[in-house]
Amino acid sequence: MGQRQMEGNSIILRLEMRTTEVHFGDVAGAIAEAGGDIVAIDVISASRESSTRDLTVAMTDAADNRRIVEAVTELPGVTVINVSDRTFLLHLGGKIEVTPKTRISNREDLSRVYTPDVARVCHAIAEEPQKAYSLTIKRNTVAVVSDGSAVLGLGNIGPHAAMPVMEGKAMLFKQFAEVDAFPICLETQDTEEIIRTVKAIAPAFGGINLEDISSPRCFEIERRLNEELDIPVFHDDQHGTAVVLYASLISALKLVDKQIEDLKIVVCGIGAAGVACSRILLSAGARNVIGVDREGALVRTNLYDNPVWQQYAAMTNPNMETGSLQDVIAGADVFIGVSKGGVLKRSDVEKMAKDPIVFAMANPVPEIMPAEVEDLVAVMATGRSDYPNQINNVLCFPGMFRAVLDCRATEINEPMKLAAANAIASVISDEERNKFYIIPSVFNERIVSSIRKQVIQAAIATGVARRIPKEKDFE
Ligand SMILES: NC(=O)c1ccc[n+]([C@@H]2O[C@H](COP(=O)([O-])OP(=O)(O)OC[C@H]3O[C@@H](n4cnc5c(N)ncnc54)[C@H](O)[C@@H]3O)[C@@H](O)[C@H]2O)c1
Ligand SMILES: O=C(O)C[C@H](O)C(=O)O
Ligand SMILES: [Mg+2]
Repeated sequence: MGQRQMEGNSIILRLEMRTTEVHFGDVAGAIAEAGGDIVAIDVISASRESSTRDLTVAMTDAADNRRIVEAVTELPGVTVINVSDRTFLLHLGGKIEVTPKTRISNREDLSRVYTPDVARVCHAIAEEPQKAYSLTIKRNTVAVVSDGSAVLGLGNIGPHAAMPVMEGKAMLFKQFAEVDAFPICLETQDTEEIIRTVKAIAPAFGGINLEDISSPRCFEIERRLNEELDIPVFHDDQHGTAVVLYASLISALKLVDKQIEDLKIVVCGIGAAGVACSRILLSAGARNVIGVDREGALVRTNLYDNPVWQQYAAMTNPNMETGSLQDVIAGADVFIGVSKGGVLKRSDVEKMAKDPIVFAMANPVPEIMPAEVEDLVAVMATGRSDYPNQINNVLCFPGMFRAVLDCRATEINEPMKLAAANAIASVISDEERNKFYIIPSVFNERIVSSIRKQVIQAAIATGVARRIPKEKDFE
């Protein structure tokens, strides 16, 4: 188990212990027996009669939380004053804030940043709208827009519950790529209303990152917004995921010495991410991609209500394999899961071809946990940060938007996505690559600069860059 998972599942217990009734060893013993591991102790106050301490306790799984609190509560001489969950503490009051770049210290500053002098700046932009890029936040700001309909793998949990994820994306944008991102969760799941609303808020932004909008509505929303807006619109769950998935496959195939054209690839979950992952693999040369959703393998001879599935079936599954995931997984070289936690079983992986590659990317619970198939797989990856090989769109979206903001791209096209995938894959050298390190960590400082450079070059080459950054790479 990774250190970060331990931290993710830790709680802080504030306990008052009466010296005559209980020894600290009894408390530590009770916590250990209940599955906890004391990783830090802070003495808050101490007297001859009692002491109050904060114990940071790491747990092997979240269910232990209650057991640990119960075990401590039952001890004579111990009063539980407070229990805090570190994850919830990090969310108190939200995770981001707006910070002005300069301070208004006097009346003169006030009249410059605000009325009356601000009016001259407004006039300048009204006369020449492109000046919005130099005189407002537009050139460095992205809207992260969700309707809360497909949040991680949690489903349709609505816009309020989606906010923590969107705030998290905004943090990642800023920390990794210096992009200012704003979380916007909409109280509508109507396609036309979402399109109208995003168009209406677009003036403030240099790009739109659509997030966690369920399929098939996400396809129409992205297509229409791309047609109707002159700033890039990028559905992260589709293209961010596809870019990182392809980068990971480039790397994994080098380890097993297989070629993409020869692979049987099963993609489970033909929603936003599944469609985009399949498309990028087909454009990279894959010939045998089989999509599976709840009703089983998608086959072109079937009729589907979802028009995207009809198109999908027409371009995949050349051997018309039918049946459930358990049927079509036989002989597969690669499993790509973008569906729901726990849908892949060890017995399925046992049926795969030699040196199977399993990318179980559902969040927060993958299609199969790495520990279940460690001994069977050649390469295993998940979407989580607490296991090796994190295939997560966070490896793409900060660098991708850094690039398109810097070159003021009008769109993000296929060559730019392939450039981003190659840029990510190129961060790991052949010497470094191994089954637990096929994809760089999100903390690898070369990722954003590598994506930025290659995506800007692709944007210039395909004629969608409106500005050429003044660096020798792009001259
Ligand atoms: N690791 C990453 O970077 C990453 C990126 C995007 C999405 N995801 C994960 O992928 C999953 C799907 O995301 P999405 O945005 O494509 O959602 P989506 O709602 O657009 O698509 C999910 C699809 O999975 C299908 N599905 C659900 N249960 C299934 C099952 N038991 N068997 C087969 N198919 C099933 C649904 O019918 C749907 O078509 C989520 O868990 C999400 O967290 C991970
Ligand atoms: O948010 C993530 O961690 C990745 C992805 O966007 C998802 O929806 O699962
Ligand atoms: Mg998402």
